Amino acid sequence: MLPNVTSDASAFVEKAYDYVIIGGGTAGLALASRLSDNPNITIGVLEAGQDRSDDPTIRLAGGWLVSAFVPGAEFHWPFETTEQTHAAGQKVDVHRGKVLGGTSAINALMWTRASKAEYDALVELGNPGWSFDELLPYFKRSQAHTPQENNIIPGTGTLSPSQGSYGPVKTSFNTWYSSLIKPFLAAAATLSIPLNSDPNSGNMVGMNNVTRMVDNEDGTRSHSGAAYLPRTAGRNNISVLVGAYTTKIAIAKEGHELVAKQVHFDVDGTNHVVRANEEVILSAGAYQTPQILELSGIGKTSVLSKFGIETLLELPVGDNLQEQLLISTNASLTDEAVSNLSVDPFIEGLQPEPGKDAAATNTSGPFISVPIRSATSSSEHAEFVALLNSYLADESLTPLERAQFTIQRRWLSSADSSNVAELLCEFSCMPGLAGLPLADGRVTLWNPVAHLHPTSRGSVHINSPDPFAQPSIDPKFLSRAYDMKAFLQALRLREKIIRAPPLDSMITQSAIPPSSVQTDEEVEAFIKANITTFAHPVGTAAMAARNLGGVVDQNLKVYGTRNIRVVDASIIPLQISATPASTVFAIAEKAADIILATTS
Ligand SMILES: Cc1cc2nc3c(=O)[nH]c(=O)nc-3n(C[C@H](O)[C@H](O)[C@H](O)COP(=O)(O)OP(=O)(O)OC[C@H]3O[C@@H](n4cnc5c(N)ncnc54)[C@H](O)[C@@H]3O)c2cc1C
Repeated sequence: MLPNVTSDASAFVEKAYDYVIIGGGTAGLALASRLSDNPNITIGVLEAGQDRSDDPTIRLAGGWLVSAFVPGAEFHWPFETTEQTHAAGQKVDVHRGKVLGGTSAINALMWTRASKAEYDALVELGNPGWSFDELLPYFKRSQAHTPQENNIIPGTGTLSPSQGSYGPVKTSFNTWYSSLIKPFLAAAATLSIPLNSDPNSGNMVGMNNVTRMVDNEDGTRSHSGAAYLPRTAGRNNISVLVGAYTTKIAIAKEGHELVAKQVHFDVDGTNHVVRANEEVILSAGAYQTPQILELSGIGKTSVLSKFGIETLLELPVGDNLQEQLLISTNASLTDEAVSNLSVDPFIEGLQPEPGKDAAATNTSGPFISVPIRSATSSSEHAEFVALLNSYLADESLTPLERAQFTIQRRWLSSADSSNVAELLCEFSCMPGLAGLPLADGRVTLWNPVAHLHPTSRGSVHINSPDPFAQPSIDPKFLSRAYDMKAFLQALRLREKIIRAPPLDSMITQSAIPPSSVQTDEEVEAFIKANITTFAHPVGTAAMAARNLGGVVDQNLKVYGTRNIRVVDASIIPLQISATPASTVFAIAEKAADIILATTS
């Protein structure tokens, strides 16, 4: 068990805490750990999941395919969306981590950072202090990277100035690469896609090798519990209660402000109450932070009144949900290519080194991330601009949407912002999925494809006054035509890569989507029927100016409250072109400095 973790609720509530953090996940534990550096303040964390840091499924990075997806696994919240009317009525699985470490304990380990323009946009949305340059020290403070020359993307053997070397989260590169990677990169190079050896520098575009949250000393996952709790060993000012499900924050009105006094939580059917002397901080993730705010009376009256909840504070909690779409593609290989494949030694059944499970920790290989302008003809590009212009002409847009689309149009059009990627074609080295047989025996090249900056805006809201009921999650996938058009371009990009030399000579045909899917109409029908999520929801308690529709200010304080903050992926107001965990850690690191500056 990790230090300062307890399952004794009675002992936990005997004390009051200066700071009560709801959610011992990615952000929650990083924040708690940093706050505990001040010995004069006390921190109590409520986490619904258990400490399973010793379970191989959590400890060994390759376990995520079980912990995140296997039905009935105790490590995730088995959430699904509402029926997605623009995606063939599907309900899409949108699981989240329910375990100490949260989603960082079950995710796919990729540690990527978006481009400078995307963090600078945070300032434009009303958040001074959040530019790329101002966030960079926090990115670095969270990370200890082990560079490794790996012969995939040259130039990765030394630590770049944009990577951290002494932080709690250990990052490294894969220990095994498929022999298909080099032909894949060579094919992408024929499309003038540049190599990018330092995607953390504020430019994500090109072919970049993905860093993983893996400690390459022992092949273990560096999730927020394993990374941030050991540094609290021996401290008595921090306590993390597991198995504790928060049901409500008790909030009082004092003058014009709301003040959080206590947090109610459930352990095995018994209600408990813990007192917060200074602040209550929500770190329950992009789906459950809004749920808890709404259950506590902060949100939209149009939602709360349906369930008999008095609105203490009117804020657009739960709106502005932005989620990236992903589809897996597979290409069938020639017999010769199959016979020349290198095979992951773990999959081959070879014994990993004692104490290591190295091959099972391998995650994505290179990302190919490109802006729409570099993947389309000028007339196709003009159609994207026209679509954004038509959205901006819509008077029913919210102020936040208007501000976001203005920024997105600039990214789409301006050469200065050409390093904001929208289309992603990923090469995966995950066990069993890279050049290895699928369930039906076919050996394929596996490339997930994603659209990174959707224009669809959805919501997550309570669906019941029952705190244990799953909130209603509606990302409104593909509800704006731009997103379908962009996804089509992402699939076309992948098609161009597999049809380019030298990769083309190794591939017989596309297996998924089948080669019979050719016209735009056929590809669109395929997309609608096969859409899944990249599992990166953001924006549901957006950090933005209040008059734009923000829920929290630049200090992460909920508007209109004296002492309620949000510190997790919910605050990211506009989707980023990266996997979000490293940004969530940077948010937690910065939040710690903001809060510690108010303490003595
Ligand atoms: C399958 C999958 C793969 C992913 N792959 C990647 C990847 O490779 N790279 C990447 O960067 N990102 C990835 N992500 C996304 C990324 O991990 C998350 O966006 C990020 O970790 C979210 O951090 P958070 O702090 O906002 O929330 P979380 O880490 O989810 O923390 C929320 C915590 O709050 C707890 N909680 C919720 N409700 C309550 C309650 N009522 N009471 C008490 N506790 C509660 C939860 O149990 C959880 O521990 C992936 C996500 C998934 C699901």
